[in-house]
Amino acid sequence: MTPHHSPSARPDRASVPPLAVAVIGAGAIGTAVAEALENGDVPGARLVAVLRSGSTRDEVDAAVDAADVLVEAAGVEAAEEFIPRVTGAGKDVIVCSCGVFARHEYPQDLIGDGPGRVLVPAGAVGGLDVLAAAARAGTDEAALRHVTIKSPAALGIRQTLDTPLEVFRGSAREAALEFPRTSNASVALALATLGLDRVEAIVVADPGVQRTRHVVEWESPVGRYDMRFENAVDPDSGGRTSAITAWSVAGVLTSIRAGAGPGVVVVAAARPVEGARVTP
Ligand SMILES: NC(=O)C1=CN([C@@H]2O[C@H](COP(=O)(O)OP(=O)(O)OC[C@H]3O[C@@H](n4cnc5c(N)ncnc54)[C@H](O)[C@@H]3O)[C@@H](O)[C@H]2O)C=CC1
Ligand SMILES: O=C([O-])CC(=O)C(=O)O
Repeated sequence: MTPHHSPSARPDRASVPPLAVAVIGAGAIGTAVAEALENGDVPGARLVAVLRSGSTRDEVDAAVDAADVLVEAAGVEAAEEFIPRVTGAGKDVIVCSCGVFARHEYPQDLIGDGPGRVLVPAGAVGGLDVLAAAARAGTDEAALRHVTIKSPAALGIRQTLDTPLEVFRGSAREAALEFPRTSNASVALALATLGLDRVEAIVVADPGVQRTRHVVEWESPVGRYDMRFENAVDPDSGGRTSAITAWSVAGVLTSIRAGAGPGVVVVAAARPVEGARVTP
C-alpha cells in the first residue's frame, strides 16, 4: 500500500520563521482575520498587532516594524494613508479597501516605488485566476460586467423597496467613488483584468436578499465565463461585508508563506500525482 504522507510541513520547512502579520482595523474583516491567525487557521503565520482607529503613532510604528505583512481592513481613508507608509517601509500590505485606487489615475500614484508590495485579495468574489488568464490572452475584444446585489440597508438606501432596484450602472471606478464601502470587489476584478474604466459595474438593492450576490460575466475570444456567488454576510458588518472576504485574506497570507499565488494549489507533499504528464 502506498504510504500516506501528511500534506503538512516537510521537515525542512519547520525552520522557516512564521510570517508576522499586523491587522489594520478591528471591524468585521480585521477581527475575523485576527481570530483565524490566533486559532492557527493560517499555518505558518502569526498575529503580531491589531491597529484600531485610536492607535497611537508609536503603536502604528511598532506594528509596521514588527510585521512582515500588514492586512488593511479599515476603509479607503486608512488605505490611502497606510499604503505608501507600509510599502515605503519595505513591507507588503494586503488591501481589502482596494476601491481606494479609484481615486488615483494609476495605482502606482498611490503605491509609490515601494519596495513593499500591494496585494489585493479576491475578497468577496472569485475566479480572478481565470479572468486574469483570459485578460493575458488579449483585452481588445474583451468585456467584463460585475453585478452586485445587496440588501438596501447594506447599500445605505433608506427608501423602502418592494422589488429589486438598480441603483447604479457605470464603470468600476465610478462605482467605487459612489459606493466606497461596497464596491471593492468590482475594483479587484478590474485591477486583475481590464482596468477600472473598462469594467462595467451594476449595483442592485434587493429587499428580498439575505445573502449578498455577485454575478461576474466575461466575454472575449478566448472564452465566455459566467460566475455567480451567493455569500453569507458577516453578522458584524450591517450586511455590507461577505464573510468569505476574511478567508480570502487568509488564503493570500498562506500563499505568501508558500511563495505562490492563491490561484495555485501548492501541494506540500513531494508525491507524484498519478497520471501526470511530463510535458504539457
Ligand atoms: N475586497 C473586498 O472584496 C471587500 C472589501 N471590503 C472592505 O474592507 C474594509 C473593511 O471592511 P469591514 O471589516 O467590513 O469594515 P468595518 O467597518 O467593520 O471595520 C473597519 C474598522 O476599521 C477601523 N478603522 C478605521 N480607520 C482606521 C485606521 N486609520 N486605523 C485603524 N483602524 C481603523 C474602524 O474603526 C473599524 O473598526 C472596508 O473598506 C470594506 O469596504 C469589505 C468586503 C469585501
Ligand atoms: O466589494 C465590497 O466592497 C463588498 C462586497 O460587495 C461584499 O462583501 O460582498
